[in-house]
Amino acid sequence: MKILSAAQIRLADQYTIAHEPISSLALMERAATQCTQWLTARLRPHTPVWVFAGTGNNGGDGLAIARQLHGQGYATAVFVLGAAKYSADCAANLTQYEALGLSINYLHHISDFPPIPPNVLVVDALFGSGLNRPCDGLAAALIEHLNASRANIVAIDLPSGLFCEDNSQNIDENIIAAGHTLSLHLPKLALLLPDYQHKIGQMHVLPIGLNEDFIKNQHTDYQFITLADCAAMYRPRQQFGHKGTYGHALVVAGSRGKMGAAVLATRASLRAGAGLVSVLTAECGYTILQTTAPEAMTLLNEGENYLQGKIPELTAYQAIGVGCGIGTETETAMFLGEILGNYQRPMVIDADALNVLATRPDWHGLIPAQSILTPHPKEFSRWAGRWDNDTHKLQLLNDLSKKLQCHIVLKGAYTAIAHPNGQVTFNSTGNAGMATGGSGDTLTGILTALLAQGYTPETASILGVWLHGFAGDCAAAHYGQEALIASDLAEFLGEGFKALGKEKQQNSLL
Ligand SMILES: NC(=O)C1=CN([C@@H]2O[C@H](COP(=O)(O)OP(=O)(O)OC[C@H]3O[C@@H](n4cnc5c(N)ncnc54)[C@H](OP(=O)(O)O)[C@@H]3O)[C@@H](O)[C@H]2O)[C@@H](O)CC1
Ligand SMILES: Nc1ncnc2c1ncn2[C@@H]1O[C@H](COP(=O)(O)OP(=O)(O)O)[C@@H](O)[C@H]1O
Ligand SMILES: [K+]
Repeated sequence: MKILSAAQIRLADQYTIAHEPISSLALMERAATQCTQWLTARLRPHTPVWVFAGTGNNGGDGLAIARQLHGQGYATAVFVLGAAKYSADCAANLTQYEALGLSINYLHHISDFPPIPPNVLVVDALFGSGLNRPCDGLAAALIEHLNASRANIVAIDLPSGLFCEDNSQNIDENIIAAGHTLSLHLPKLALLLPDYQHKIGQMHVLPIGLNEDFIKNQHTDYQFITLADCAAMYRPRQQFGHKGTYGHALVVAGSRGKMGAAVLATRASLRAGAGLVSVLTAECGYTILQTTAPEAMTLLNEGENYLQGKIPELTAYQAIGVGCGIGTETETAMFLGEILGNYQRPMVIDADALNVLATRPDWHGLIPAQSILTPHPKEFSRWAGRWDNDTHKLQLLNDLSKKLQCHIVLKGAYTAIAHPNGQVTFNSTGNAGMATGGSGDTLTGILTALLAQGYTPETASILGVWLHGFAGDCAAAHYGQEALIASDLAEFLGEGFKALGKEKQQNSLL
């Protein structure tokens, strides 16, 4: 799914109106219907709904929602942030609302602001994608007034005051703090970035039927990865496939006290479909790995507590995943350097391997092009330094990806994957239950297995991140987010593959 800019969304709106039998007012009604349905599926029957509307089309959406809710028996009140001019569709919706004999409260001055009882649901329809400057004056005062209340706020399209893309110059207090944001048709870039998550709450994308052909032809550097996207990439097992068909993955992981990282990565590689999995770890891990992952082969290393010394022959492995729990001992760093110097295929580089490499820029040339690097934000900051805001961070992410010609997976909610061609893919799966030690090791195992199976590095990075998050969502549904532990993720990977298979089958012609 594409992530479009505010300008492109406006064009998609216009194109849809011009090329489909739908007026702009009817498109607004369709958007409002989606929002109303989302609200009524969750609202208690007696909850009053107070809609705060602006004078553009976002306000028009709000007025249509108020009318629809009123029609379904909800107690609604409408407050319009006063202005001299209205968009045509906003004005039409004002007229329709008033035609029902309902009154509208106009807010021209701070003294017009109503006290907000805590039991009302506030619908924020002040500004959406048409925001063209940071809020100030009366609008900022109203936003502050609403934020100071204890009422729940649902934002239509965007929390008012938040720009679709670049919020580096924005003012935190002048943005609505919503509990839920109903993004129309497509997610917006700013909704996927961490800086303003306290303003966005939970994001929900509601389809409103914008013209898909037009969207398909729009250029964007940003994608939001969905089940349908991943199903198109997924290659089901072949009937006559054998273990050689699905590649041999090598997991280089573990040290004394961190052998769990090797176990997690190895088990994830096995569950992610590699034909064969070998694990290279310190000697103290030999029995542990043979016991916890008997399907994998364990290679012996001369290091008792951590990896060191001579590296094995690497040509047999279609992919290597290195770094989970290896530590940063000098001997291990040298061992890592040897692996990098003797392996030319794309590999997966995580955790301590990233930490070692962050201090060794002279080795960056040894990283095979198209490799997948998987830093969490702290690890990324060791490479890229500090960033001032999300926009700056995305720039640093792109810069590193281009410089190394590698795929950089910046982990977190809506994990962002920067590709060397300048594209950035945001993940749609996963949950805060995955914020638990070892989740990242599991991802490394998955990515290594996908590379070993012959997926291109770009595809492996996207598919692997999506599968990891999907498994996390299944595990959270089963155990609850708090009780989720990293080893659950591998156990639920099969659900992800099954979902991909089902989706692929539904879209096939046979
Ligand atoms: N596919 C779609 O796109 C669909 C879009 N739809 C909806 O339309 C929304 C976009 O509508 P929109 O373009 O009318 O812009 P909107 O966000 O209402 O604001 C514009 C108004 O705000 C004003 N203004 C701006 N900044 C300001 C500030 N800081 N402080 C004060 N005023 C400020 C600006 O006035 P001016 O700049 O002239 O002063 C103008 O009057 C979109 O988010 C979605 O909800 C759906 O109905 C159907 C499908
Ligand atoms: N709030 C969240 N929402 C979605 N995914 C998350 C969230 N928190 C963590 N994750 C995922 O969990 C994994 C954590 O990785 P990492 O920090 O490397 O863990 P560890 O080093 O303990 O293995 C990442 O893939 C990340 O995207
Ligand atoms: K809004």
